Amino acid sequence: MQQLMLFDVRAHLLLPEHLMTYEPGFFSAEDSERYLKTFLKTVPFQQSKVMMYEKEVLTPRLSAWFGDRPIRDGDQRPPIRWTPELLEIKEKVEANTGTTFNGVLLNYYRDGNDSVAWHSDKDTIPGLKTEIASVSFGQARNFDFRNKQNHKQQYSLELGNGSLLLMKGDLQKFWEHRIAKSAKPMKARVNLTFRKIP
Ligand SMILES: O=C(O)CCC(=O)C(=O)O
Ligand SMILES: [Fe+2]
Repeated sequence: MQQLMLFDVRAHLLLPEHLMTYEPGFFSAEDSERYLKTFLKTVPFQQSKVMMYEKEVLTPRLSAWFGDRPIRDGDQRPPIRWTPELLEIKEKVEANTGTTFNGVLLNYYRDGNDSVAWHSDKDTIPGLKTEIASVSFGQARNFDFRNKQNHKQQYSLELGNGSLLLMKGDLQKFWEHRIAKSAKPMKARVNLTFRKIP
């Protein structure tokens, strides 16, 4: 598998800026640790079931959806009410990105065995470019993305503790992303994706 890191000679990350921007250390190490601890203690994380090859399987991670409405039509889980911490984070992310969000999906990866398979995020408002802000706390994990038309065009970006990644433009349309399992020992990570549900 071809896996390219997007670094230039000055060790700066090279990202297609019209598709994503990355800010490491957007939250301080202190704040990040406080948020991670709070979420692990208080969020009612659940392992949801999805249909795969006509079988019901448990997703290899835990998740919880907070916001003003269900994440998608027909989703059985009622949205959980915003907490003070999530509102605090949302405000900071909105000020930085100039975008407003009405929901946030929390994914909890307990260790290197937890993952999310190749997918693109489908909560697109027709005719509008999807903007999703992704905040990570805890264990750094590789975020892989690949071109839907050409899977050899694949890149990887490490999402560190307290980082902010803004996914935008045609990223969801033409690219898929995943968090792969890892054979290395991995501690807990909680990722927040702020979304705008139509
Ligand atoms: O954990 C991550 O960084 C990505 C999560 C993700 O892709 C999703 O929730 O749709
Ligand atoms: Fe996603």
